[in-house]
Amino acid sequence: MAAPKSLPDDVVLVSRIEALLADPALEHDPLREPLAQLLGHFQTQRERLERLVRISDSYHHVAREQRLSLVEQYDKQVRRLEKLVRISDRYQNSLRDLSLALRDAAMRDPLTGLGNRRFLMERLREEGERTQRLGRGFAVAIMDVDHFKAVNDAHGHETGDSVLQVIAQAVESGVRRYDHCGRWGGEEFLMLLPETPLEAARAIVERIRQAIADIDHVGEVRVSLTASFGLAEHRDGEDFSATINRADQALYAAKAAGRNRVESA
Ligand SMILES: Nc1nc2c(ncn2[C@@H]2O[C@H](COP(=O)(O)OP(=O)(O)OP(=O)(O)O)[C@@H](O)[C@H]2O)c(=O)[nH]1
Repeated sequence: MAAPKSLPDDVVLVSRIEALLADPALEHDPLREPLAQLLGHFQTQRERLERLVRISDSYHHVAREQRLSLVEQYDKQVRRLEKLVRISDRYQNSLRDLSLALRDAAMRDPLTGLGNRRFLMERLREEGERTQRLGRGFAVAIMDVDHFKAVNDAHGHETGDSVLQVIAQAVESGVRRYDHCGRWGGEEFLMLLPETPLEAARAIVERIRQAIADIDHVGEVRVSLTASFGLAEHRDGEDFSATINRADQALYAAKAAGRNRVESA
């Protein structure tokens, strides 16, 4: 009988030999014994081969598992690393935000929200250097609230604080976008007006003086406020502190002349 096409040759051969060995007519055939031995030998070899194939299969399986777990471990490490980088980025960002906030706080007057004296000194130094480099001038005005002690005495320190806040708003609203203003100390404010000739500066400062004189209420409290101003335009070759000194002298002159006015020096 022809072997089915799907069976491998050795399977066909084995089954034919087995059929021969099972045939009682060949029981005493001299070839029967060597054939049986050959079949036994062949089957032993085949079992060995199958064992080898199984071992080889399991080896491949283990190798593939190991490869997979290596890839997974690598991915995990990469993910951890990415997480660390994100944390480090966030940490650096918050450090930067914190240092910016600290720097801002160090430059700001907590009562009025305007720049403080340190802020103004930095701007003045910058403007002084720019003036030297580019030959552009600037004007400085120092303002002092008139009889502010009387405001405190009449309405209390808390209302005095509110008055300073309202005055700070008037100063800030009165200067131009590119001017600088801040609290110079106590009830004094400073305005730095870049590239502004004296007469233009006077017009700006006059507007602020008028705005302060127009304040008649701070919260529920009726007030009558005025302020005096000393104005100075930077002179060629002059140190910025000399310009400030002249503005200060002009302020004293304004006070001496009766307050609520702008004087220049
Ligand atoms: N409420 C309050 N008062 C302040 C603050 N800083 C300074 N002052 C007060 O401002 C007043 C300044 O008084 P003086 O230097 O005598 O001057 P003045 O009363 O304004 O009089 P002139 O400057 O001569 O017009 C003092 O009473 C200070 O206590 C502040 O932050 N809040």
